[in-house]
Amino acid sequence: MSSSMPLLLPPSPLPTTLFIILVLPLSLLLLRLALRRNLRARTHDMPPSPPKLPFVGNFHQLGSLPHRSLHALSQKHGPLMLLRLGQVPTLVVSSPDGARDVMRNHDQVFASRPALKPAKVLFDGTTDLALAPYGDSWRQLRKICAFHLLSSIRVQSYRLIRQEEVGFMIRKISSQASPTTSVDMSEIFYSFANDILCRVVSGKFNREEGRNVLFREPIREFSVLLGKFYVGDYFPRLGWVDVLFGSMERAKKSKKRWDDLLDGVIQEHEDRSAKGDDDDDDKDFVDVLLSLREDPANHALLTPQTVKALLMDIFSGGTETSYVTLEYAMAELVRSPRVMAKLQHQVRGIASRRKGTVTEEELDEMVYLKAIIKEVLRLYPPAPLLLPRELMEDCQIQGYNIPKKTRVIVNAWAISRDPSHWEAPDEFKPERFMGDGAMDFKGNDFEFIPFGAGRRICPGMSFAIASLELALANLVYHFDWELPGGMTVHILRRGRLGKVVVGIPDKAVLFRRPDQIPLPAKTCNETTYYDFCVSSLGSDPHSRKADVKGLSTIAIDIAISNATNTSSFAADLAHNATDASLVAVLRACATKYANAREALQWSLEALSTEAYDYAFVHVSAAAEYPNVCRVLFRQNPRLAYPAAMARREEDLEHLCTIALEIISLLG
Ligand code: HEM
Repeated sequence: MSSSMPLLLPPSPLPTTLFIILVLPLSLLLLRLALRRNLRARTHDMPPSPPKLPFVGNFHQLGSLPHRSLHALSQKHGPLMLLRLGQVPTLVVSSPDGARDVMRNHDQVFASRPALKPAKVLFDGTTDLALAPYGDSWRQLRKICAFHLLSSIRVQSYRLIRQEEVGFMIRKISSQASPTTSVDMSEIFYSFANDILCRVVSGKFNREEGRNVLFREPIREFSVLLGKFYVGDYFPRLGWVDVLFGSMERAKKSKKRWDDLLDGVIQEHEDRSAKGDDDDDDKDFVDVLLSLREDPANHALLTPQTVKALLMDIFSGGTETSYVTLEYAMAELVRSPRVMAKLQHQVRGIASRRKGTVTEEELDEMVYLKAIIKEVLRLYPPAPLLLPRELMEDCQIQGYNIPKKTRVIVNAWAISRDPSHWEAPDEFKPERFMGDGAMDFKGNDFEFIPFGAGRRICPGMSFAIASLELALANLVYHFDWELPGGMTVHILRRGRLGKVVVGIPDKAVLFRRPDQIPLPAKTCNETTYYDFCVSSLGSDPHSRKADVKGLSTIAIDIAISNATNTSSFAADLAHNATDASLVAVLRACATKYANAREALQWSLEALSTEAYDYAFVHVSAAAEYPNVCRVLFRQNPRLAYPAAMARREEDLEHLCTIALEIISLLG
């Protein structure tokens, strides 16, 4: 130690004080210069930033529509900008290349979410799925959600629910609209999106119990709370301001409301399961979560708080986004008579009028409808800034150094209106999504990312699209739409930065002209199959004295005996057949006709309680089953479809159509 000391001291003639006076300041100066050079080099590698104000940083540059303000800033400062919002460095990405870097090339390091204040209160310190940091619990929750609720097989299995809810919506509009009144579609669309989710998540939320309505207010409040500005999220030391202004109290109240509702739902499911009342075929998402919780491997993950947080995510993530899309779609269609006429022509042409409704099989052919939904999502992505992300490691993109912990906002709205990628980007032109090579929203075309992309892509995409397509097709199939005299639709959006931001059109109140196909009561005169109707109904002596409801019951009774006989007929054919494939197909046909009979019986029950919408939906379902039999024969070219089966199929379809047309007179 002593031998090294002199090396650190100046050579002997210079006294120590002189060293301190001359050499130390010089060294400090050099060090400062070096640091400044280094800093300049580092900031030089950072994305450009608009000028900031002290303390607030770039906050003052965000208006009430942050996606628009950020878009305007990006046009001046470039597609990658580094803003400082309060004390939070925030990278704003406004180009497809930047989005590709964030959500594909470096997806993993950008896959986390910032810890936001309201989420901490609403989720009670636990993690949900949508706002969870990247990590094991997020991964497992996402797997559970994607597999047990939102996989394409699951989504297909909700078909009947969708069909029923669309039927209900159509009936509701029918009952409210008249040539002289207008209908507030916002409320109707909101209920539609909400009720579908309620039924899928917990079949127990049925309309009769009124549970679905109880959830509407908390869902709305949840979106408002997540969309609010919290001082503490941007100025961590000023978090007390949120307490002072009551924001935290409001979040706590909302949390309590959710707890009361969800605890009740969970308790009911547990009671049902304890009594052994939960049928395996009838399991809803809450049942699934509770049974997964039984597995010791999931104990730590699926705590009661986490289960509730996940349910809150699903309710709120799925409701607002879908209803807003439907609302924008109708608003745009009403504003564009050309597009509306083309869509109605396609939908009405493809959907067989005999069934009185559009079914899911027919949607595949409705390419214009699909293009319209894409175009609506392009112009009005319900989450225009996606959900905020947070960078987990230092990362370099497009030559810029982005430090760890930077918050990241992808401006999907700006990207999907960028004129260098979209011709006439502000115009509503669904045709741009037609034809080979058209873009899709599945996260591969970074010019169009309404559902995000990469690991955090929206898991509810197929769920949402299935409901939207069926709803929109039926809305334009059943009604003609126009605005009350002289009204215009204004399409606005409001929301706040970095949270669940939804678009809310400005009171898009639409007007419906009554459908062109009302049938006069108590007569077959205007049904599609007049002769068949008269001869079938006439075969029942009660028909002479029956009123409209009685006639619909008679039509369904006759359809039931057709379905029952055809089921036995197919079973007999199967019994006598020797070819194994033929036997299998005929047995399947027997089952399908038995299903049809069952659906018709349900429709009778619904009729007896005057639940005409349900009766309608069940008869529509019954009309569908025989198709399956024909398709099975068609899929096996070796097998001939027996002529007697074809005749019976046609009869059943006609009977169902007549029943549907008569039920339409009831509502
Ligand atoms: C038109 C309808 C919808 C749109 C446009 C939409 C859009 C989005 C977007 C942009 C994100 C963030 C993606 C990202 O960070 O890259 C997201 C996340 C999410 N969405 Fe959707 N969504 C829709 C419907 C739904 C539905 C119906 C559900 C559930 C039933 C749902 C559940 C979720 C969940 C749980 C997340 C969080 C995923 C995660 O962080 O891992 N969404 N959605």
